[in-house]
Amino acid sequence: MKVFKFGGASLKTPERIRHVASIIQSHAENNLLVVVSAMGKTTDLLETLVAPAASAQAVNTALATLKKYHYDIIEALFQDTAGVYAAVNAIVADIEKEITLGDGDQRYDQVVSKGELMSSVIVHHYLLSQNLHSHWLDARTCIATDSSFREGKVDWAKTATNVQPLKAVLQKHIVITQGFVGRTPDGLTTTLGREGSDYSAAIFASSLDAASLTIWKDVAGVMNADPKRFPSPIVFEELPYKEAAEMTYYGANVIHPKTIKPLANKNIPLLVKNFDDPSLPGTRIHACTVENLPPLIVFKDHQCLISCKVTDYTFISEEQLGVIFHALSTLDIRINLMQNSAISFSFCIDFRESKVVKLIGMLQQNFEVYYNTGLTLITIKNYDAASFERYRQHPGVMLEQSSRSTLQVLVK
Ligand SMILES: Nc1ncnc2c1ncn2[C@@H]1O[C@H](COP(=O)(O)OP(=O)(O)O)[C@@H](O)[C@H]1O
Ligand SMILES: N[C@@H](CC(=O)OP(=O)(O)O)C(=O)O
Repeated sequence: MKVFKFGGASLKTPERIRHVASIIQSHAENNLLVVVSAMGKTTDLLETLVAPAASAQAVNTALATLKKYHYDIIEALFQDTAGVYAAVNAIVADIEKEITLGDGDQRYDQVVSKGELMSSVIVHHYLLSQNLHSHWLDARTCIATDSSFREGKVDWAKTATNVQPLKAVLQKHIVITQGFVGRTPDGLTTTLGREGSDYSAAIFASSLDAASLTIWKDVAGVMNADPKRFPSPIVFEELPYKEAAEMTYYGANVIHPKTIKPLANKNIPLLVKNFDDPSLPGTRIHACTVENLPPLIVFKDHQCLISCKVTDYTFISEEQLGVIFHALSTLDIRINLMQNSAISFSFCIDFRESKVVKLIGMLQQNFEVYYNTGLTLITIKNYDAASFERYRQHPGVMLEQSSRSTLQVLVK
């Protein structure tokens, strides 16, 4: 069996959904499980519903936009709309109820997960209307997680057991399910982290021992730089798992960072294919060796630089580093770059406001704390002389570090 994943960009208009259906149809003879993300920017919209400072008016406006967007898609795709409206409206009713219940990360997950549910029921009904044998699956009945809301940690053993009945279903049906979502042991919904649908697809592929996972994107494949920032990057025909994993770690958002490991562990190839032109070869990520890779350039935005300075004229010590790392680990924050001097320790992390505020509060108990936000971390892996010089001279460098193969600069 094979797993396909279509992201929000591939599902944002009725035309694109028709195109998704045609891709699925042309592979229908394979036993196919299809993971879909929320349509277009739906997840961002759902986030505004649960934003801590959202006014009642902002919530109402976002709800109206959410409904209109999905209803317009339904009107454009279906002649017989009764079944799909019933399914989508049931989800809308759940959203309206759940935005009033509980608070914090738990409420976030109950509401923000609904984009994938809406998207998957629309795609499912559309495939049925095209006479395809579609089976809608609630991914939460398969992907078991702990109760870490917004970053559910997968219980792999439970998930492997949960997916077994799907093998029989896949013999006769195309299974349509959601990315991004899981379920706690108490039956609450979790999400796997923003952009986590690639990871969901890898979880299904790994748990079902798929022959391959194909992620359909709006690009020709994995490139040595983001085509939105560079005019003509090189498209890789193939990449070793390790190289792809490192790119995603540094922030290449073409693939979610957790996607590669479960696939590599089972030697399942990951194909990144172009959604607009499926005849293009795309990129095959698998166990291989590629000589002379060009420099890989990765930009990671929304970075925050925090500096902790000792206040009593002692030098920064292992004990003090222990305090800093303990705070980071308590809040489950990953460091993207770090550096120490005689009296201070500086590190760069992703800016997530609620966590950063808590972290600074904890660090201020022991240090003088300085911070900058809105920074970009640029990583050049496999740098050559030209790229090394160019990025070191980038305007606004705040921190710089290089190893034998990788240069990182944090810029304003
Ligand atoms: N190295 C890279 N190679 C290809 N695309 C990249 C790379 N780095 C970043 N991207 C960006 O990733 C985008 C696709 O990912 P994303 O928008 O998350 O897709 P989806 O929503 O379909 O999952 C592309 O449009 C491209 O701008
Ligand atoms: N919809 C979720 C999950 C996801 O992975 O989406 P996409 O495949 O469009 O990046 C998000 O936007 O975070």
